[in-house]
Amino acid sequence: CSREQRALIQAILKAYERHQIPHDVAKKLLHDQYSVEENFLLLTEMATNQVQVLVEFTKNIPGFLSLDHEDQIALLKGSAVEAMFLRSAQVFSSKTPAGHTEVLEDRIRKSGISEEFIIPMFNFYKSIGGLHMNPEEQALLTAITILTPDRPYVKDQSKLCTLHHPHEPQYFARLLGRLTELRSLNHYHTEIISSWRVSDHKFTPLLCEIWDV
Ligand SMILES: Nc1ccc(C(=O)O[C@H]2C[C@H]3CC[C@@H]2C3)cc1
Repeated sequence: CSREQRALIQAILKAYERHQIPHDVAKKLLHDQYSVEENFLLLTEMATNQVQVLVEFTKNIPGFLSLDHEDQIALLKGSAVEAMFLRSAQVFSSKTPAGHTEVLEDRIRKSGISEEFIIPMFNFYKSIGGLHMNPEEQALLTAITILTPDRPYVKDQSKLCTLHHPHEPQYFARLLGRLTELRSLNHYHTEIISSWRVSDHKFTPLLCEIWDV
């Protein structure tokens, strides 16, 4: 791993660690009401916050802001769902304060999302947790997800990122394999969103903009 690659990884790690879920959202998880409606509102707040965190993280990925502006938007819109599922999977498998994970899981399960989407979602969370990624790997995998050039409407599909994993050459293939699993969640998410929209659930302007709803 060369000096400049190490510097790049450090820059991405710093950007990743700078933005965490604010405490007030985490606190609400534990103290707010527990109805399906309240759970949905909490998820809305969490998802809105996660998109804000995603935009801030992405802007701090070296080189991102020098990309064509339309491509920057295309990359963000194309990766927002995957980056959010990846981040929530990482939150689930990280050492969040005891009890938060169970409460969050329970609220997600009781927020109007149908069981057929809950199952693959939590399978993904478990499969990410099982990788025991360190913060550098989490940050890099998120950056790779965002910088994946084969998003719709991205113009210059040049290679955007390389990754090193010294002692386990097949590890990188495993990480990329998770990205394939992650992509399958896009479909479920579209279904989740439309079922909420059909039953007249309110979204925030940011979520409407990032998902064209
Ligand atoms: N009004 C909305 C509320 C939540 C979401 C969302 O994507 O929630 C994410 C959090 C976890 C549960 C579904 C996904 C993963 C979208 C619109």
